[in-house]
Amino acid sequence: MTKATTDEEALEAVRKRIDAIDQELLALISERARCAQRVAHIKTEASGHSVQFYRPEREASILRRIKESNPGPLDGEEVARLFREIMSACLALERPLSAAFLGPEGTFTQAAAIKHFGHAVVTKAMGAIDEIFREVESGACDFGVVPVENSTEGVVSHTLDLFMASPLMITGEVCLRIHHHLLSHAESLSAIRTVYSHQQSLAQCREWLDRNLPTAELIAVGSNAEAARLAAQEPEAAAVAGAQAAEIYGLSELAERIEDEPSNTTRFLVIGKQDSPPSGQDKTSLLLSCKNEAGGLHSLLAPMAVHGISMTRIESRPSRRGIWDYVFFVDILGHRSDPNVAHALRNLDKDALLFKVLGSYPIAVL
Ligand SMILES: O=C(O)C(=O)C[C@]1(C(=O)O)C=C[C@@H](O)C=C1
Repeated sequence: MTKATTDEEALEAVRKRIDAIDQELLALISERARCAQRVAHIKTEASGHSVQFYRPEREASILRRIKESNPGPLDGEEVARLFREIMSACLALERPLSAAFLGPEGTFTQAAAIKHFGHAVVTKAMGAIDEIFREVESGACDFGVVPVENSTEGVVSHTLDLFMASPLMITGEVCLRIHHHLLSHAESLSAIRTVYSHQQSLAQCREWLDRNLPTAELIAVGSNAEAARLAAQEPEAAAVAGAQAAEIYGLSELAERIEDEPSNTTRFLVIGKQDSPPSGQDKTSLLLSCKNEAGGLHSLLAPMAVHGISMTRIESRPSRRGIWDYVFFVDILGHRSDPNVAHALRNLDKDALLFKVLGSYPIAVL
């Protein structure tokens, strides 16, 4: 027998095994989907109209378990992503979810929504961040996804400001690695006269743009996807945007990964009418203000230290209400129902001029 024949036979044997495994997987996935249908039935019987099909804490603990018990050779993130999609499809059988995002189609916010909920979520493009809040408040969408901070450019202050007046709660967080590309119909960099992008993305690629397109006019627009749409109409224009926008608007990548900071990451928040029950590894976001006096903030935050709570972020914003100069957005580790967190929050509530729990939610798994 020649070597080619034995190789072919070996290949055929492994493929047969793969086919058999796929059939087993299919049978197991179908059985899992039927279990999700039973869960939906039990939930409906138990709670009637106010039933919560989507359970962020359950999803987070399933994904964590999968990552921890993953035997390889597939990477933990990769395996979790597969299970993310299986759960997304199972949930859609119970009831399809809708999520409003900062449009148009192809933005990083849409990518964040899909990363968090999986591809079975029905995404709805909105023109501005405040419209996302309104869409969820009115009940037209179940959830919204809004950008809150970028590792290079800092906080998205407009999002924080909207939390001051909104009754919505934070039910999840998503962290997305952001890779920016220079997208255009032009053949070369020398043809580019104008670059469109969102102001944050222009800032995240400032050094690259200064070095490679020093004479191009940089124009800030509402979103990266809008920039790609405009660049698709002008032969001498380019957009700084993600790969999804290139696909949607039919542009080529003239230069890839042009962000100045290779670990450039944006954190998004998922907003809804309720926050999440405890998942075992949670965060709580707070809105606080204190008396404008020496040591005011220090004594306001003292209960955190007393109860051994880690603060992962603090951001200040002008209050816009006159009586408080500043409000503080604070993230802490733990769920608001954990005994030490609950204790600290009771003390904070007594001492703060303004105290609002924006929500407790699972720490991002993916
Ligand atoms: O456990 C539940 O409550 C389910 O609805 C099942 C399931 C799943 O597929 O595992 C689906 C949707 C929920 O968001 C969480 C988990």
